[in-house]
Amino acid sequence: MLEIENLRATVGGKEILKGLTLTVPTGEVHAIMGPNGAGKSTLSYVLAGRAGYEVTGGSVKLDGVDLLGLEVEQRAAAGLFLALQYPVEIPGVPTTTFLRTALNAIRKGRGESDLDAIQFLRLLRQKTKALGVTEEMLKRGVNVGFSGGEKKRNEVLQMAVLEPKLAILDETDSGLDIDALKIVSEGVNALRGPNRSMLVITHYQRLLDHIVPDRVHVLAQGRIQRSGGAELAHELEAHGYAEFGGEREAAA
Ligand SMILES: Nc1ncnc2c1ncn2[C@@H]1O[C@H](COP(=O)(O)OP(=O)(O)OP(=O)(O)O)[C@@H](O)[C@H]1O
Repeated sequence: MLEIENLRATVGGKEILKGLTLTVPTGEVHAIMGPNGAGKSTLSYVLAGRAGYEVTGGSVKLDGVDLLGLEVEQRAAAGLFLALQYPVEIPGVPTTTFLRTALNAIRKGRGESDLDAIQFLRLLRQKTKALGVTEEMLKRGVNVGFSGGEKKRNEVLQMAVLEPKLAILDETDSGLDIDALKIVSEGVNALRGPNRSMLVITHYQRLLDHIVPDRVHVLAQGRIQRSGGAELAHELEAHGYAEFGGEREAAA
């Protein structure tokens, strides 16, 4: 279970998260929606421990473990995974090598032995099939020359390989065509399960038609302003964020 209480964080000296409280029970998928600049990506970076994001108050626990007291690698070993809004290219590091190294680092943290190249390739073949990631792509440097949609599929592949306890998907739907959206959503849905929580950050109801969330939260002005069931996403699509001080109101 992810328990965030009264979280405050600054970026570049500016307070972005202003007392954010959110609980995601194990086994549930929660969506976070909100206007541009509300702090959604900031929340995901703060949870992942990205440098430059300073926590000034509050607490974050994953299954009772204080995440904020851990280094980035320790957070990953504790079961946290972040699918980036803008996946980075890593020239010279083949995707296969990257994934195997990441998985073995996490297995080590769990006290499990390394997978050798053959065991890993067997696992990878199972995981890649459904996501439409080809063998040729796996040989390339991580995300090098991948289209926007291929990068997002590669993020979901990483999640499938690492099998995290908590997966945060930051706008994984952006840049996907209709077919890729289905492939990615099916990949994500296949990973839903009683031992895993997911936090899905999105601007669009269309993703939530495929990945139906247990709860939807509105993040605006650095806090969760409202929570509801899957129907809240439809309401937001119809009315926007004006009541939360969002862009439509600002533009009025
Ligand atoms: N390094 C930084 N220095 C100063 N301000 C920053 C920095 N990084 C982010 N911000 C500001 O923090 C605020 C929140 O940004 P964030 O990316 O978390 O919003 P978001 O809700 O994910 O937005 P979007 O929906 O547009 O992706 C924005 O006003 C942004 O300009």
